[in-house]
Amino acid sequence: MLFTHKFQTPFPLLPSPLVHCITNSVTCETVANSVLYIGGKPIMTEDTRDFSDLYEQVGGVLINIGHLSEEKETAMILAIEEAKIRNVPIVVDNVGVSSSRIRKEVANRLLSLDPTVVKGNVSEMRTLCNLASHGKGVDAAEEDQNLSAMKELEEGLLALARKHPNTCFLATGPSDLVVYQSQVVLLQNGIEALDQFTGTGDVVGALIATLLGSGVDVLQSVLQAVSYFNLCGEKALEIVQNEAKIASIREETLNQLSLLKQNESWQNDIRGDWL
Ligand SMILES: Nc1ncnc2c1ncn2[C@@H]1O[C@H](COP(=O)(O)OP(=O)(O)O)[C@@H](O)[C@H]1O
Ligand SMILES: Cc1ncsc1CCOP(=O)(O)O
Ligand SMILES: [Mg+2]
Repeated sequence: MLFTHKFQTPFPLLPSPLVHCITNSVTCETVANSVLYIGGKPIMTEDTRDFSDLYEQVGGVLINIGHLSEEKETAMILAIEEAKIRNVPIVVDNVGVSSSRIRKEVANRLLSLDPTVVKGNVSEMRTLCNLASHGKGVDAAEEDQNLSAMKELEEGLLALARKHPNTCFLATGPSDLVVYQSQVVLLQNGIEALDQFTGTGDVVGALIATLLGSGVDVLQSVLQAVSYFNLCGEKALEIVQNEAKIASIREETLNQLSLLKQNESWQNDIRGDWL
């Protein structure tokens, strides 16, 4: 279903925001390029000695827990503190949180700092809500994606949102659930192939941090970043015309990050609605 709400495109991003990313080394390069492709400037650093100078320029922050270490956790917390001092928006991506106790502890510590956006796939977000989760490693499980599981997740996220009214929650999957204060939105773009190569959730996190960094408001940043990425995937499939060619779809989805925004009415294809 097309949205009844009319979206204004956030592109071109002016001024181009500097996005500080602490992320995982699996998809680090893809994340940096994705920020560039949509018009932001990425910087990847975990050395806390950089931070006080760097944050004079930073517009948005991405904290992705995909590769943890004690040093990294310290850097993540310090980055969030620097950002908070300067009112810089922060995205936390709970990669793999369903799979280890330490990730869950770190995720809860980061959540307690009230980031602007907290995201993960549906299995990861179930873990954050203390619901049973079947996530395996960094991937979501089908059992967590059915209608009753999604309803349960919606309730869980609404409860989290009551405790964290300044945080917008995003659970990605075949449909994407967005909960902000008492508002609930279900987004319906996307193609199955986006679940079959690594880094798709990471890129969505980076796009949200970039839109936030350019001054787009919280809910619009989340709705438009997810939808933009998914529409890039849809366009990629249209071009590749073979859903088994996952690597080609990956490459074309990334191409579309810089191309789709040239169509000034791309946002008219966003599907979903407020629940
Ligand atoms: N089965 C699916 N069908 C359509 N889109 C999907 C599907 N799975 C994931 N996506 C899309 O891929 C992006 C990343 O989501 P997801 O794979 O859940 O995150 P992660 O990579 O963190 O596990 C989101 O934009 C989401 O909408
Ligand atoms: C495979 C893997 N292992 C640690 S981080 C990572 C990448 C996860 O990317 P995404 O959460 O976007 O699927
Ligand atoms: Mg993925």
